[in-house]
Amino acid sequence: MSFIAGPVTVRTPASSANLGPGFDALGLALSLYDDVTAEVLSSGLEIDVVGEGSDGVPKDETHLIVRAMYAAFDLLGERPSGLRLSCINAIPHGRGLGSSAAAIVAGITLANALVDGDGLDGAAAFQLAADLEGHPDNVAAAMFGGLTIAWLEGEAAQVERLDSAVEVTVFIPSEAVSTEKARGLLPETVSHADASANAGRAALLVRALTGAPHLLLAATEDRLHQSYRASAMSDSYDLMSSLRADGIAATISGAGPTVLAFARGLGDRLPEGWALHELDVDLEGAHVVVT
Ligand SMILES: Nc1ncnc2c1ncn2[C@@H]1O[C@H](COP(=O)(O)OP(=O)(O)O)[C@@H](O)[C@H]1O
Ligand SMILES: N[C@@H](CCOP(=O)(O)O)C(=O)O
Repeated sequence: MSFIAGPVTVRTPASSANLGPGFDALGLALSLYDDVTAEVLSSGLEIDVVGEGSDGVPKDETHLIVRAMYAAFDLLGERPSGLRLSCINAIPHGRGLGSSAAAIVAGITLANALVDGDGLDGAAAFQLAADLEGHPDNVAAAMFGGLTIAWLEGEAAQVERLDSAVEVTVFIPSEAVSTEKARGLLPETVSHADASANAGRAALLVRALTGAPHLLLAATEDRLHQSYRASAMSDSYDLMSSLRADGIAATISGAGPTVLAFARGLGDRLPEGWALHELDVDLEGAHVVVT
């Protein structure tokens, strides 16, 4: 196997998973991006990070993008002799906006782009991303863009992708909550009543997000995860609840603590010290940037 020298740049969107009732299934790609450039070196590993996570992520082979690149190269049969990575990050870490999914998808997409010949096909790339992330919802949206419905057939990750044109505002707290911690707050079992309530709302949500926005408030009701996680993100839970009480469809984004609202013009609801972005749905997903 041989490699092209590069440099190659990949742009990957943020994503909001769950969207209320679609726990571990629904994902929405958002117009906030990380750009990662990679080139092959004769030896060594050089990593430069600007923006989000620049003072926190490791700059060695444990860097998440490098781990994803190596996992893809290993499936393809060979790693390059050396690598240089340059990351320009806009997706905040540990906020429920899919930064880890974006890093994994960027790494796999870069590895494919650096191979001189056939890389992993779409299904294999998605499976690897879902395996590395541990759940398929964010990686589906980051990889394919739009609104994604992901599920598992046994161990095999599957995805159906739809276009969506909803407008979104995200409210991002200054403090992170790791996805691992937020998943640890979930109960082992839930009641049949809660499960069936979520199934109905998740089905409705797919309709609401594809041309029936008047259904969004009802369709974003959740009973499976948000309330269990409230203790780790009480300000977020309160903001979501107050927006919903005012008729604005709002959810905890991913595992939190970001709050996502399907509306614009909400600057007056921004808590002090939080950041706000008004975003669109990204319809492209991760892609090589052609310069
Ligand atoms: N661009 C990146 N480069 C390297 N590591 C990253 C990147 N994005 C995320 N990570 C890793 O993933 C962690 C955040 O993942 P997670 O807790 O799942 O939160 P999020 O909701 O942002 O995905 C970071 O602390 C970091 O270790
Ligand atoms: N379904 C997952 C989604 C996690 O998304 P992230 O953006 O917080 O990584 C969950 O709710 O745990």
